Amino acid sequence: KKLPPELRFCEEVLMELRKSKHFEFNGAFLQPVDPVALNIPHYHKIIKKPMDLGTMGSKLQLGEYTSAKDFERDFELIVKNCKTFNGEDHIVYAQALRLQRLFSNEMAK
Ligand SMILES: Cc1ccc(Nc2c(-c3ccc(O)cc3)nc3c(C)cccn23)cc1
Repeated sequence: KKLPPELRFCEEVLMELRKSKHFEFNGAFLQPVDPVALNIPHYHKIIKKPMDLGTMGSKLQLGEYTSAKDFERDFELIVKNCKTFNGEDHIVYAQALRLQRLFSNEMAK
């Protein structure tokens, strides 16, 4: 199913964020946080609305976003969850901030 232009642009932004050339800071956000793998069984007690770049890609393809704003809200959720769970001093939150800067730059193109 063809996406409207606004969401096709979002698809391009997502493709860029997921590129392996950004491996230094996108790795933790490519797929849903795995509480078992990371040994953080309490994760879903703290984070009620998990989000990740993979899920955003699926939602895009399934037509679950109605606008770029909708898409942006889910990205902000990734960063907010990361800050809430990891805290501001954690290296993974620093990675989230680098991802957010890349996101903002790509969305502004
Ligand atoms: C004991 C402990 C403490 C912190 C973490 N954070 C963390 C997260 C994470 C990302 C987003 C998010 O909303 C929550 C957590 N992803 C990782 C990865 C990929 C490697 C190492 C740590 N990571 C893991 C285990």
